[in-house]
Amino acid sequence: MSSTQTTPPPAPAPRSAPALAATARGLARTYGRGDTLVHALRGVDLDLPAGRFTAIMGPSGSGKSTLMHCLAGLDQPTGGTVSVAGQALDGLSDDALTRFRRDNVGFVFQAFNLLPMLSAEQNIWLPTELAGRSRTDLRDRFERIVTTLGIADRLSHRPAELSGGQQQRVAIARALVGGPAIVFADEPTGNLDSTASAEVLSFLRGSVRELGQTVVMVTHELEAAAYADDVVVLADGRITHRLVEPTAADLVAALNPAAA
Ligand SMILES: Nc1ncnc2c1ncn2[C@@H]1O[C@H](COP(=O)(O)OP(=O)(O)OP(=O)(O)O)[C@@H](O)[C@H]1O
Repeated sequence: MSSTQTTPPPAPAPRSAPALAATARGLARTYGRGDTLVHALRGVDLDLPAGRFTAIMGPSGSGKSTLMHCLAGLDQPTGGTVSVAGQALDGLSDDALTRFRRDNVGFVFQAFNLLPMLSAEQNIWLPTELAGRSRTDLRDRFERIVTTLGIADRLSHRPAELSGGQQQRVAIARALVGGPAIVFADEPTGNLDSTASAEVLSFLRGSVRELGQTVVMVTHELEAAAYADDVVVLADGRITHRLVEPTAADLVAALNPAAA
């Protein structure tokens, strides 16, 4: 008599929630008072998963910059909480907040914000130098980033000797070199032509795919948002849509609800 041994089916693997790079709960920000009171954010709840490229979109005045500035610890919310890399930002002193940003957050701005008297390489190292980190530990990452960004042969140039696209690539290298928990990019392609924009957006997306970076980008442009994994749409200080890997049609419908 033969006996058949049956193996019990494997237990389902526990499903762990994705790690969060940043969260906001009940986030509110008003400006002014009385007749001039503006509700820039009216109670925003948001989870930004780590290792994703998220775009924040919405009409002018909808609160995109305010949301990014509150998430990045650059602006003080008037209500609610923000946590970045597991650290609650409310209650941190200005000094502690500055240190926290220096150690955990990278920034890419529309206007590049490079220091004109420093070379590209000096600009890239500046934030990690201010944070007192050793170049030796970061050298491999630095080499990989400047090679990927195609600026390895431009490192001794000053910003004025570089094109807009090259300056933005230097700014991206500066944001990435310390391996921050999150990179905030505020209209990073606003000053670039379409070719340079496509390059910059590809590099930002590549940093997510290849370096596991978390990137959050404010943009007006559908073409730019198409590079993101997720899109958050704001209107009048509230989130109206959270789209995961949206199609172009999903995005257009979310941005123009009346036309959907
Ligand atoms: N420092 C400030 N003082 C007063 N009002 C402000 C301030 N900053 C923003 N606001 C107001 O808050 C609202 C949201 O502004 P915010 O800049 O966040 O919008 P946005 O979506 O980024 O706009 P845009 O796309 O035009 O940059 C607007 O009504 C704006 O006028």
